[in-house]
Amino acid sequence: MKSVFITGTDTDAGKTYVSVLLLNAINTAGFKTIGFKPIAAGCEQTPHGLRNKDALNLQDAASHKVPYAMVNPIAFSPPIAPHIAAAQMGGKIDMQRVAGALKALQNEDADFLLVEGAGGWRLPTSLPSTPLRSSLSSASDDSKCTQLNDNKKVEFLSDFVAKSKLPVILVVGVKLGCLNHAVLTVEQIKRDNCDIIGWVANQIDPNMNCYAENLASLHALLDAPFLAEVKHAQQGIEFTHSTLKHILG
Ligand SMILES: Nc1ncnc2c1ncn2[C@@H]1O[C@H](COP(=O)(O)OP(=O)(O)OP(=O)(O)O)[C@@H](O)[C@H]1O
Ligand SMILES: C[C@H](N)[C@H](N)CCCCCC(=O)O
Ligand SMILES: [Mg+2]
Repeated sequence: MKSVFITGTDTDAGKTYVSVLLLNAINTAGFKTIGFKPIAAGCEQTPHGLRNKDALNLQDAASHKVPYAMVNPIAFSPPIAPHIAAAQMGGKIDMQRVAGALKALQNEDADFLLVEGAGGWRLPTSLPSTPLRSSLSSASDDSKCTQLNDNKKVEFLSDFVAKSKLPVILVVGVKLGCLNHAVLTVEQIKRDNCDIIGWVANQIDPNMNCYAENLASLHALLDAPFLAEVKHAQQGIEFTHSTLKHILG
């Protein structure tokens, strides 16, 4: 099974919107797909438990059906950074559980597993117990700049992606400010030694000034394959045979 991680230039970049179109396109090409939203903050309480809109949309768009608990193993009610939601519940994000859930889905009888992140590439999953820098006064001491105070590491969802060797698709939410976010994200994905399958330009702002010029700038700036442009309110993506082959590996 081919597994792919979908990241974005930010929260609300359109990861879920594009993921649904991507799953539809891959289903149409005749492949069995699964959607996975390992960590979701912003869930509704239902008689069946917490439910997240992204996870439900991915579950619905996937052609291979698995129970909700497999699609979204870690769910928090408030729509906030997940590690803060976990702390409010008196706990931490259980990344072992996420790893187990990924393995379980990879053992299903399907061809393509789409894993949607939360927020952007550097989503924190666990903080060090003391801040990286506790005060301005320590900023002058260079020896403290590169190491953590108590040797406890900060962890990001990107660490999990790298460890799991998931190749990445970046959804660029095209709006003012996205050039910086897109360049930094591509640079960091590469520094993290992850493969980038490519990027998708997603027109989240239908009224953006100089949209075409910004799109051209993204093409000039991003050292990664361009996969598709999704216009505002676009209802489907048509990939060329070679792009689909590239995505499916
Ligand atoms: N191309 C588009 N056309 C119209 N609306 C869009 C488009 N892309 C995204 N949206 C809308 O923008 C909002 C944010 O998109 P989406 O939920 O996909 O972002 P996300 O990156 O998945 O965010 P999160 O970090 O919460 O997972 C949603 O209401 C979505 O319907
Ligand atoms: C609730 C929201 N829609 C997302 N699912 C979570 C976004 C977390 C962003 C964290 C951050 O980088 O500041
Ligand atoms: Mg989403």
